[in-house]
Amino acid sequence: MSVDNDDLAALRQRIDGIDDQILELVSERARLAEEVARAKARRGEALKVYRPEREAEILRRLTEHNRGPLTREQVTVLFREVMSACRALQQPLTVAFLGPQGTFTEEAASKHFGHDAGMSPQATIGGVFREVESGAAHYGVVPVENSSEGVVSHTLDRFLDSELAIVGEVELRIHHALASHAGGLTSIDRVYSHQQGLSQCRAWLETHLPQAERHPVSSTAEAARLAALEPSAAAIASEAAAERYGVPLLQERIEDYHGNTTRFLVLGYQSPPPSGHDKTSLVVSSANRSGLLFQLLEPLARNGIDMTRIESRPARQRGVWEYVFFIDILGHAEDESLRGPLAEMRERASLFRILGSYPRAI
Ligand SMILES: C=C(O[C@@H]1C=C(C(=O)O)C=C[C@H]1O)C(=O)O
Repeated sequence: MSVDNDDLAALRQRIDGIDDQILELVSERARLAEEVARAKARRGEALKVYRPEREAEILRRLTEHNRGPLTREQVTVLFREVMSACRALQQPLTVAFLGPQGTFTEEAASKHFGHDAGMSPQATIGGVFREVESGAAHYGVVPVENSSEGVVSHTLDRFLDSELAIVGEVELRIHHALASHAGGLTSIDRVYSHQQGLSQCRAWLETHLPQAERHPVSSTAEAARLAALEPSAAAIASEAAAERYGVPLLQERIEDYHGNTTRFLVLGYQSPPPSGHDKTSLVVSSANRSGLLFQLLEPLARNGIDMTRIESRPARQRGVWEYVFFIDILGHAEDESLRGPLAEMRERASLFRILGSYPRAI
């Protein structure tokens, strides 16, 4: 054996030793998680196996302690999977998501809950809400806004007649690929995608596929499924969806904006306590008079509360030209700094509901 091979063998032996130690430690961690489950059951908290604030706290601490060479993202992925496995020992969770399999929402759900959660694809956003409302799923994941295309209004509207709370948020970088059996761009006569996918690649399509018809369909995964059946069609979808349906990639990363990110909400029946880095989502409305919005928001401005988003939507059942406002602010509703301003807002509003306080996306 050469000297090089000796070196390699010695290094691999050390890696084997470390893997044995990691296994030992991970097993010990899993046994402790089982003990936590028993402690929760004794305190009557058996239903709250998943604790978003605790998981967020663990991930924040570990990413702060991380000295490399692994990146923050890699450390987060590793430990999310460790926690996913530990959680599944306590109770297997079912997570409904906007399907079918291969959607970006599935990717977001797996990113958040890890691969040891049972994933239940639903055909519509309403279907995800219904699965959680009926108890068929413990949690749900739906898209709520995209950095270049704005709000997913159906998700916001659905909160107006649901008791569900927001228990978490997930941010996912969205990379779109063009997939087709056509062999080249010039043979493509139609492009399938979700409306959001078509919009997020609008400039690219105008430059590279001006001749092709755009066909919005129910999801990017459905687009990949259709493109698998029609040789002159293409799909704008994730690489994972293209692979799942066996459609070759013609071009990767065709999104118009480099930082293209979608934010998803985790739905459930739970109010996570403060984690230290939280966000609160509200829906508010008031009689339609001048200065309405200013009056509703004034307590936030006066107290220096950061507002990260505001959307207005028609109030529907409340009357024509009446609006409700969906507002996200930094902090937890139980934080001392938020209690006063929120109470003032509540007094000024005819509709005031906290949709949830939850750990900010990691
Ligand atoms: C172990 C617990 O239960 C779950 C699993 C966690 C983990 O593996 O660290 C953390 C939070 C919970 O989602 C806990 O609540 O501490």
